[in-house]
Amino acid sequence: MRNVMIKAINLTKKFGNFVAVDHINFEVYDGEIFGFLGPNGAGKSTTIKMLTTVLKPTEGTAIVNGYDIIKEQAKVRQSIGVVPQEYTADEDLTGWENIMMMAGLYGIPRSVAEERAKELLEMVELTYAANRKVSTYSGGMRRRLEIAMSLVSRPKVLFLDEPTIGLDAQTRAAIWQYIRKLKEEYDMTIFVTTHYLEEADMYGDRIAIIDKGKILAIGSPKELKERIGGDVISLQTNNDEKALTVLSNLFADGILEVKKFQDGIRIKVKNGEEKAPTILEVLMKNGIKVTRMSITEPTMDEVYMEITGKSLRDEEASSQEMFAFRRTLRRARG
Ligand SMILES: Nc1ncnc2c1ncn2[C@@H]1O[C@H](COP(=O)(O)OP(=O)(O)OP(=O)(O)O)[C@@H](O)[C@H]1O
Repeated sequence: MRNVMIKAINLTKKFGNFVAVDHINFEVYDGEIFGFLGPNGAGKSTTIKMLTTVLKPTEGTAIVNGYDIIKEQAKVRQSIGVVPQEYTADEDLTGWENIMMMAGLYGIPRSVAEERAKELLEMVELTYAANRKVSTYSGGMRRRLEIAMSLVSRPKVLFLDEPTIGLDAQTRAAIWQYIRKLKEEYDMTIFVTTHYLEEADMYGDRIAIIDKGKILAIGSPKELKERIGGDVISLQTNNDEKALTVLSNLFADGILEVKKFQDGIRIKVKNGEEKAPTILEVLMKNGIKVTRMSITEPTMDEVYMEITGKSLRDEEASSQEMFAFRRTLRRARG
């Protein structure tokens, strides 16, 4: 059995009447990267703030590294590292001085701190800029420094709140490389929030999908994708309503489900390439023109869409509620 490093038990946070985090339960195991994936406002930061004892839960609790976040705050704090969303490094100090200052806060003796600062700066490849003021650092360099700062106390569990937000694609990939390196070299447990689907998919050992304060699914990227159970054919037509009715009455082997979304129709099938011609033919016969079609193997996008009924990308762009409903197709022959 793997050790449980974080266990949330009905963890809840209300701001007035508004429930930002709503009775969530999950476990994070020793040595894994646990991705907390959700749109802006889902409750990710509030969860991290409770787990790291910055905010007190309204209800429920969590155990972090064996300590209760309400009853044993000091012990929790001593055993974790935190990289919050907002920059925390002091701009007027150098990278080296920032790490040493952090070591001072933890009461680490100077000689030990110096050794660690050297090692950590090497790890995040900032040795060359150790004596430069942080005000001269790029966004990516600051993030790397802050990761190094959070590690000076040799925490067993590291919390990172959107560590790649606002960084360019190349820097984001580099930050994730450091996160993976930490997991492997320091054998740490890492809890990381993100609203980037690809990042959760590529780097998370397990992912929790959170929306409106509730956890909707938990599993490895592979497990979550397997839930989809087949390929997805996405269609846009000149008459989606009619197409939906036609497809819902189509009795065909291998068609698992037909749903209408804001951006068209999605058909879940066992074998997309095989089924697509039949679907096109039936629609054409009914006078419906297909304006766009794609066949995709399940991606995290599909998983997110399936679980939440909306696209994470669309959600960023539009607040319009998605119109989605579901029809189960009966199978028949003939
Ligand atoms: N101190 C507060 N008072 C009132 N409402 C708050 C407070 N902090 C957060 N909220 C609300 O709680 C909800 C969840 O916020 P939270 O910051 O946890 O979301 P998030 O998933 O981390 O998103 P983001 O990445 O945008 O920070 C939001 O609707 C937010 O407006």
